[in-house]
Amino acid sequence: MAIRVCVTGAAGQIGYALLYSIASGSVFGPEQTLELTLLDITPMMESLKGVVMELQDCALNLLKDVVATDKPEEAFKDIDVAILVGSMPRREGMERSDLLKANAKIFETQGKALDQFAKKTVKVLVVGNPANTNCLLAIKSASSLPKENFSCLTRLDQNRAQAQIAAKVGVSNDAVRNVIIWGNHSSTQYPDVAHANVQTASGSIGAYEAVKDDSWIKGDFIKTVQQRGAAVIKARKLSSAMSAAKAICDHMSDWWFGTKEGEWTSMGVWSDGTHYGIPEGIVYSVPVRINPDRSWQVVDGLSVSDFAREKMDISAKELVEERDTATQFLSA
Ligand SMILES: NC(=O)c1ccc[n+]([C@@H]2O[C@H](COP(=O)([O-])OP(=O)(O)OC[C@H]3O[C@@H](n4cnc5c(N)ncnc54)[C@H](O)[C@@H]3O)[C@@H](O)[C@H]2O)c1
Ligand SMILES: O=C(O)CC[C@H](O)C(=O)O
Repeated sequence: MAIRVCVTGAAGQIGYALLYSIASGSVFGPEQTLELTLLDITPMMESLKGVVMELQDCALNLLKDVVATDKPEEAFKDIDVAILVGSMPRREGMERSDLLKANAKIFETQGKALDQFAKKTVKVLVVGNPANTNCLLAIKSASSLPKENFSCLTRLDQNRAQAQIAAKVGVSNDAVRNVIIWGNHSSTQYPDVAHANVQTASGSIGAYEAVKDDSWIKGDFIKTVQQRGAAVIKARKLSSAMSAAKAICDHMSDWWFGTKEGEWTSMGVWSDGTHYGIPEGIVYSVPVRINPDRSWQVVDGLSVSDFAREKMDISAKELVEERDTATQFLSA
């Protein structure tokens, strides 16, 4: 049976880079038929029509239907998956609180519409920035949906970190496993390789041993990953889209099929206050194992050094502040 997948902000750059991969089977598998619902704002409907034409012109076998709409109730009707990309970008002169306010309205509305119209099993991935806090607002606005059905994207940060380590050691990207992203999808995130391993000619070894440059790991590596989004914007004058779309596919595909034996992945999830001293009630990126039935657990029991603790706490503090600002903007 076809699954229903909604992508919001579908007329934007990430949407354009993402839709072919979803519709051609790279995310939900080569046998899974699907119906796409594409949500964007009213002024983008003409442009979205062109995207629909292109999807049709791809002549894909798995894609059974495409609906383009500016109405959340239509876009979220009976959906199995929601990929929430659409959000208000930061404009010149906008304060951080203005951005949180504009997005609070969007994610409150969409959370409520998901609550009302989506399947109760819907899996929701929030991509639009500030992704963690937008995800939190969607969770808060969708009270009949389990909090575990929501996550936000930090897989792009994980992929960036993995690629940096692979390049430094001189191995292929898939030789690097179990990098962790802790915290916010922002420059306070903590990319952590203390538990990562690297497959080398002489077997699997820890990332620190493979890199042989602790000061690089604790300095330039962390900074590069934290600042990578900004570096792409500076160079392209647009934010990352190809790599963001690839990360969305990786995240969703792991959620759909489960993580591999012995591996974990990072995603921003609701914190219940019982893991690694992370405060309750924020959406914080942690390592998770995902089961074939699409449930997931936080990977517990990893050692946390003083160095890591400090960085994890900085990101938690930022998320608590974002939450406290953004929740003021929710309707009573
Ligand atoms: N979490 C991550 O790793 C990550 C990575 C890259 C980009 N992003 C974020 O993803 C978002 C989208 O990036 P982009 O480059 O595609 O931006 P874009 O501006 O090209 O596209 C965004 C689209 O969202 C639409 N939109 C705005 N408000 C909407 C609403 N209420 N409902 C539905 N659609 C709406 C816009 O009309 C536009 O078509 C941005 O917030 C960006 O910062 C996140
Ligand atoms: O706005 C930013 O600094 C980041 C944009 C995007 O989330 C990315 O990580 O590429």
